[in-house]
Amino acid sequence: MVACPSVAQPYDDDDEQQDEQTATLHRAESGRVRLKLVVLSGPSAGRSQVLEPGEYLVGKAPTCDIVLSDKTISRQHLKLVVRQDGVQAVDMESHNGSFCEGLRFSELELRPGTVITLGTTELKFVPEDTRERSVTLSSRTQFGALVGSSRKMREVFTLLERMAPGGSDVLIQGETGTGKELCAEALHQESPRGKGPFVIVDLAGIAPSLIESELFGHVKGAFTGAQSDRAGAFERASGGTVFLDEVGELPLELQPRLLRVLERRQVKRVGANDYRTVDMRVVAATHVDLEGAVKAGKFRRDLFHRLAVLRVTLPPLRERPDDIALLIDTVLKRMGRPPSALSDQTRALLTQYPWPGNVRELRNVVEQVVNLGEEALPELEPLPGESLTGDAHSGAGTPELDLPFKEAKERLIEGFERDYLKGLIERCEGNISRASREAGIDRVYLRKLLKKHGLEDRSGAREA
Ligand SMILES: Nc1ncnc2c1ncn2[C@@H]1O[C@H](COP(=O)(O)OP(=O)(O)OP(=O)(O)O)[C@@H](O)[C@H]1O
Repeated sequence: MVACPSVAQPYDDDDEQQDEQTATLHRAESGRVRLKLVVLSGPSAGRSQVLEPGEYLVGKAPTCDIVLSDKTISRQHLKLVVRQDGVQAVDMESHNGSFCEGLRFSELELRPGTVITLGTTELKFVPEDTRERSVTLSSRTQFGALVGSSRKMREVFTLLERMAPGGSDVLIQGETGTGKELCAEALHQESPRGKGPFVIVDLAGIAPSLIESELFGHVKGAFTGAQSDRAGAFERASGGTVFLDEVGELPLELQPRLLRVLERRQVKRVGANDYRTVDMRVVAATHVDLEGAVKAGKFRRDLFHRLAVLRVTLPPLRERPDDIALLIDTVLKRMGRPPSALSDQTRALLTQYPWPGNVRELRNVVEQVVNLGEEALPELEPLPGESLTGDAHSGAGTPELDLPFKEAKERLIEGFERDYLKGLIERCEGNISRASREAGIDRVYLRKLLKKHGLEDRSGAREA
């Protein structure tokens, strides 16, 4: 066996003479570090896999435990033997060999930091970050007007409790209808600024030409129609909070100005020469993946990082079905109706549905049923392939058990995507913007998916 040259050998305890005057140095037990495999280069770059004790076959055959789609790798190229005290890599007599630091090896003891090369793929073994990340659960089931008793919502409440008193800006992420606006309002109310103004700017709802003046204000005569000086949202929110809804819609050319507001708390009204200092907290929200928007060049990286210092993500309702009963009661209460206003049968149906439009959709359905009677309950078929237990449904969602795992999984996902998109596009009458909002996925990505499944033309999908 070869030891990888880059890696220091473990410290040898036996050589150390115990000296009474020397305090014992407690080192981490050698080899107890759990490793994670990260694919650094090659067609599968970016993938990672935590290595639990056991054996892993690595290769391009779909039956391998770690499948690498690299043509220069053998079908069964390498075996990883993961023990409590270390990881051993064994070459499976591969065609092109396995290498570490340019040396071909047949067996190699891996250490944290070791990089091995199989074909054109480089694999790095890094220590897994096993720090305890679990958030203590808040005991509350309500934060402002946001309610929830599920574990996921109580984790969110813990974060909100910590974030509210400070003055730092916050980014709220979540699919449409998950309560981002309620969350922003609650953060405001529970902060020392709670008595100040709460100014909402919905960036998706304002014509792009008006956003600049809405946010930063203008001076008289700055443009046609500017008949007097006007303070923008940041100035109007003095002593309070500005809620920037759909911040991902902020035009690229205005993004440096928002960055300046966040960093220096300064705004310049349109047509003015001087900056004014503003005193407000910014809470921004987005239903799109802003990191994706950064990669697509639509959102500035520096602005994203500045906004994302404090982040909270509201979980979709399908991930917390145990909140549905409480939410139904909350909606009924807000309508001035008792819990008995809905039958057990209807409640049971509402609890089974995955709610792609989240709490907003649930609220609408409850209001509809209470106002129009239970016969007005719309068809609430569980979405294909998306039951609350995560099991696949029949039809396109039935796994083909005779196929290799990877292939069966891919087919299942393809079927789910097709069924989901068909239903979504029908429900949104071909309106892509609405569909992207309802599904909580980026418009560009939605278009790509529709194209992939040949649904773009058939559905008559169109922009709003
Ligand atoms: N956890 C919750 N508790 C009580 N009501 C909620 C909750 N989440 C959402 N709602 C209700 O659902 C509706 C939608 O909420 P809200 O407007 O805050 O969602 P949003 O995430 O901002 O949606 P969008 O992205 O479409 O703007 C509102 O009527 C809100 O009162």
